[in-house]
Amino acid sequence: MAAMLPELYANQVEKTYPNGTLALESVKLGIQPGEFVSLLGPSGCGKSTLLKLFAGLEQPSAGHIRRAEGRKLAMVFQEATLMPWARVTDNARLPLDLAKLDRAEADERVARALKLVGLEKFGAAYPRELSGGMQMRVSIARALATNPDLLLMDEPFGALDEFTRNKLDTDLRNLWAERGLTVLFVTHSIYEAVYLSSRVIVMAARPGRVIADVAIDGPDLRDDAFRVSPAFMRHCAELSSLLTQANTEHERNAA
Ligand SMILES: Nc1ncnc2c1ncn2[C@@H]1O[C@H](COP(=O)(O)OP(=O)(O)OP(=O)(O)O)[C@@H](O)[C@H]1O
Repeated sequence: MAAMLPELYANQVEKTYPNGTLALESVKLGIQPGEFVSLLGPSGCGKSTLLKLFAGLEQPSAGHIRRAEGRKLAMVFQEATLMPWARVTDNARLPLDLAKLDRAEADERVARALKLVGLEKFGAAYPRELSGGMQMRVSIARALATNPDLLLMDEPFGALDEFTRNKLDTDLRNLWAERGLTVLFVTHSIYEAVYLSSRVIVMAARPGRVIADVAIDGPDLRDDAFRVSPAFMRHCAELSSLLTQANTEHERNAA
């Protein structure tokens, strides 16, 4: 059988911003179709920068970024970025309107996407009538309505309370399992990374770089039982120790 081409690929990628900040150094990473991969690391280690490079929103200063051809990408940001004056359905239909998709087909896709995120009864609501978690769901529905193969998510649940975040993590994980999506997810929460991912890429700061690539041993369908399982605890301890080690080394070198 031929080897699968990676969905996303970074080779010796470096990113220096115009003000001279070296945000990423020597990043080499391949992500296969259907994987759920998290980028985990402290603030400033270049997680968002790497996501933006994969999305084509930034260009590398050195090295190469490659995305598999013919695959559709959607991005979800930390803020829900909804239009406050527009109803939920109109918000979720925006990218389809911009792409001038036939209205009947667009409405059908939006209805399906809202159902997938559990908001089928809220199509006529305005964003201000929804909780923060529900607004994030609209943002995810807006991305799903474009029928993406690849979802890039930049700390989408970072601003939510822990209970809502756990619930959305579970829903996202189930959605991924049902839809066969490839997901690249940015977080600085060890628990969230372990719960969601098939693989966690651990990053360190100054300069931003990849320090470990950890496969997560867990069931396909995950629920709260996984959060208290020995495998979950073991992975959390392992990732925590990798992050501490990287920061201690940095402090020692800086001293
Ligand atoms: N547009 C920019 N211009 C200059 N420096 C930038 C720019 N964007 C990011 N940086 C710097 O690059 C480094 C990496 O930033 P990035 O936002 O990718 O990190 P992050 O790991 O996503 O952080 P956080 O978790 O806080 O969002 C930081 O030092 C940041 O200050």
